[in-house]
Amino acid sequence: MTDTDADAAELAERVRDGDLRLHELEAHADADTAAAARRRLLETETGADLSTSGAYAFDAAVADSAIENMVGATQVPLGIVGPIEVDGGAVTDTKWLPLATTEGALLASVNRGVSATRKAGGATARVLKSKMTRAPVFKVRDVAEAGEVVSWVRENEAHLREAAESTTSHGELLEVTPYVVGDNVFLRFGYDTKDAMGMNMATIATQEACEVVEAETPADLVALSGNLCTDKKPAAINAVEGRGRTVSADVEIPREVVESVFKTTPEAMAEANTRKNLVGSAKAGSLGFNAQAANVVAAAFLALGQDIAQVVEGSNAITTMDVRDGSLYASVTLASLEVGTVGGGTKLPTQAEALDVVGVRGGGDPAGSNADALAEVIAVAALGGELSLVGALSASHLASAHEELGR
Ligand SMILES: CC(C)(COP(=O)([O-])OP(=O)([O-])OC[C@H]1O[C@@H](n2cnc3c(N)ncnc32)[C@H](O)[C@@H]1OP(=O)([O-])[O-])[C@@H](O)C(=O)NCCC(=O)NCCSC(=O)C[C@@](C)(O)CC(=O)[O-]
Ligand SMILES: NC(=O)C1=CN([C@@H]2O[C@H](COP(=O)(O)OP(=O)(O)OC[C@H]3O[C@@H](n4cnc5c(N)ncnc54)[C@H](OP(=O)(O)O)[C@@H]3O)[C@@H](O)[C@H]2O)C=CC1
Repeated sequence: MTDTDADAAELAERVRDGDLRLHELEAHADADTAAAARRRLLETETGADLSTSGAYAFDAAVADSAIENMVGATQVPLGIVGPIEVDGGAVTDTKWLPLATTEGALLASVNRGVSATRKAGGATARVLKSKMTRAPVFKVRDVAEAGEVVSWVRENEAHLREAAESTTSHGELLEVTPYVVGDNVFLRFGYDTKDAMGMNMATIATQEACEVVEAETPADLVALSGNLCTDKKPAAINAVEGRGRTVSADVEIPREVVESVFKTTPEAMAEANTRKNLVGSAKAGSLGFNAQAANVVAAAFLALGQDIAQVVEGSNAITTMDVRDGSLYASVTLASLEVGTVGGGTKLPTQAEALDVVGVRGGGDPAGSNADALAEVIAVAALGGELSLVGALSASHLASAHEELGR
């Protein structure tokens, strides 16, 4: 038995005896030993073998700000799509995009779509808006008082900006939009968070601004997040107003490329897109008017250290396809793609390596340009996924593809 094993065994024993709590082991040992102790305990309690979960390749201490009660690491297969040709606002060269998933056929699909955009001379992508939001809810006496608070906020945005920006050297408060529902006042704060996804930054800054609102108006803060933000829930406000990056990508693919890569025609793909992604989604009451944007966003978020729960709004996308002079025009617009290249999970080792593959790890020059570039690359990959799946549906290849690659 190694010293680490002995220490882990002793820690596990002390937890079992009620001498230590499971979540405070890092105060008594290094992070790897603490995780080993939890695995021991869990293996005894459940009979599960955690040897693979415990075979991770980084120092557990680097995950300290990413997880509590750590026992190991979940290993998800990582693949690559590309090269991706992007004419971007922030991207200036050819890119590769790492994707992590357990869905067979997904990377093949995205890779096929990306290869078609490459054969068409590349896709164009632009970040159209960048704004992370936090919307606290305040309680007031009645609608008259709500009106007073709204007027005060409109006249004192500079005061709120000063308070909010005192907590960050990168964040900038862009706007505060009030919404009133009876005796509830919501203030939707929108920030330019540069290369950070920005949820911690926006939350900390908004707390400071709320203290000013409470000091200067009759409003009482009830909750720092009042759900009008809206974080990690499907919401029309994100689809309409945007959240994080609003990013769009498009391409015009010559008929012969459509026919050789997708084994179908521009007309069949445009029709399938209209009937499926537009009419079908409308009939379903869907917020997503796309085929599989969530697949690309989730796989990119996992690989690149993004907050995976934000796939909810990250996949809020509309896909269009038309025939133009015999070619296929296709676009995808992601209304609320929340991405960062600093902070959060981006500092974990495998995720940082993946960001290096895209060439966007850390702060950009100018600040914000790395996160813009990441958003543009993900948008072009999402466009690839849309093209490939709509192509496969048009050619009746979806079921056979998954029989072959996904089982
Ligand atoms: C599977 C394919 C791509 C085959 O498509 P194919 O046309 O038979 O492939 P191919 O062998 O002719 O190769 C064409 C290109 O595809 C790529 N490619 C091809 N194979 C690979 C591979 N193994 N690994 C990496 N890349 C691959 C590669 O770029 C290749 O070009 P090359 O490099 O050879 O010049 C196609 O049938 C396809 O895309 N099908 C659609 C599958 C799909 O999109 N699945 C996504 C998940 S579906 C889902 O989760 C959501 C859903 C469906 O429920 C949503 C909804 O309701 O719509
Ligand atoms: N608090 C909450 O309510 C929620 C938190 N989260 C979590 O928040 C985390 C992400 O928050 P986020 O604020 O992005 O990250 P961090 O909290 O990790 O903060 C990132 C910090 O990096 C600094 N920074 C350095 N260089 C740059 C640059 N070029 N551009 C921008 N900032 C830079 C900034 O410091 P400075 O501000 O001093 O300039 C910024 O505040 C994730 O872990 C996510 O899971 C998710 C949802 C809700």
